[in-house]
Amino acid sequence: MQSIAFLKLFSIFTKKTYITMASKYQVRYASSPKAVKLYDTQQLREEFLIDNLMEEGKINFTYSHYDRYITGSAVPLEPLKLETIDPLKAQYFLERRELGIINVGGIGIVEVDGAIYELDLKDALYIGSGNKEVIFKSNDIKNPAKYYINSAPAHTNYPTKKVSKAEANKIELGSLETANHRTVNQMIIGGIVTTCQLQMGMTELKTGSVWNTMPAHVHDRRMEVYFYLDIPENQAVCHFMGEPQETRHIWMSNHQAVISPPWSIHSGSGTSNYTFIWGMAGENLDYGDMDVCKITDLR
Ligand SMILES: O=C(O)C(=O)C[C@H](O)C(=O)CO
Ligand SMILES: [Zn+2]
Repeated sequence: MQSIAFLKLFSIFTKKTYITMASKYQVRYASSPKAVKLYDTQQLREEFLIDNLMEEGKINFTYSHYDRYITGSAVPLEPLKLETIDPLKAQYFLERRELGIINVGGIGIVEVDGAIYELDLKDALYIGSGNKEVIFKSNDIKNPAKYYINSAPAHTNYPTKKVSKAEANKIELGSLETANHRTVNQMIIGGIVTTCQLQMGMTELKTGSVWNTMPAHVHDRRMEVYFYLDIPENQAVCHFMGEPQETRHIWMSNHQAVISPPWSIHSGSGTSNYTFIWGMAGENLDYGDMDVCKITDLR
């Protein structure tokens, strides 16, 4: 009990919200599986749930110390400029970083050092490091663009590239019989886009299927973030995390994201079908490098 009280107190002091001109950011430190074993519901949510996304007129970021991965969103009612944030200690956001964007709202334009990319619903954009000015715009503020953003440290510049959903690598997984029939759309991935360490894509569950990433897996070489969307009103997704024999759950609403440490499974079951965007970075760019867990061994 004493250690739980200590961890609660610790998290109050470690979770901070900072505000820059147009963007807000939070910093989350990494937690060991031993510490997480003792977390209660509130602490789990404070450390891993990202619930400030898609705020109208704002850019919001969460900087995680797992692989220094940033998760965020931009919802422009008027043009929003990507500004650097203090933890980067950089002149501009992409000085040593690369960025992936998937639009989950109305049509919009992302301007990258003067070049214009129009993003429709579920189009992706990769922006390489070294680009100084990124501006997010909506074509119609009554139906604004909703840019979901992931970013990882980058050692070199690779070309900026748009990837539409039609151009994604499509992988069909699961079946209706096991309630996990889904299409994985690999979008920002080797073969389509060259990146330093970022990979992103979008998985859509078929009607009647509710389980994502089952059988579950871990990949100790990469952390991952899941962002849930297309969850119908009054429905929810129960996201599972933790070591395979020590799992915990976090109930997720539409447009919330959850951080998965490298040692954790990341899988979910919904009260209806839904979509999620996955993004990851770390030691390698090998999507298939994962240790799959036997379903009956999960605890
Ligand atoms: O439904 C799935 O299975 C996924 O989409 C898995 C993710 O792509 C993933 O976790 C990649 O590591
Ligand atoms: Zn994974």
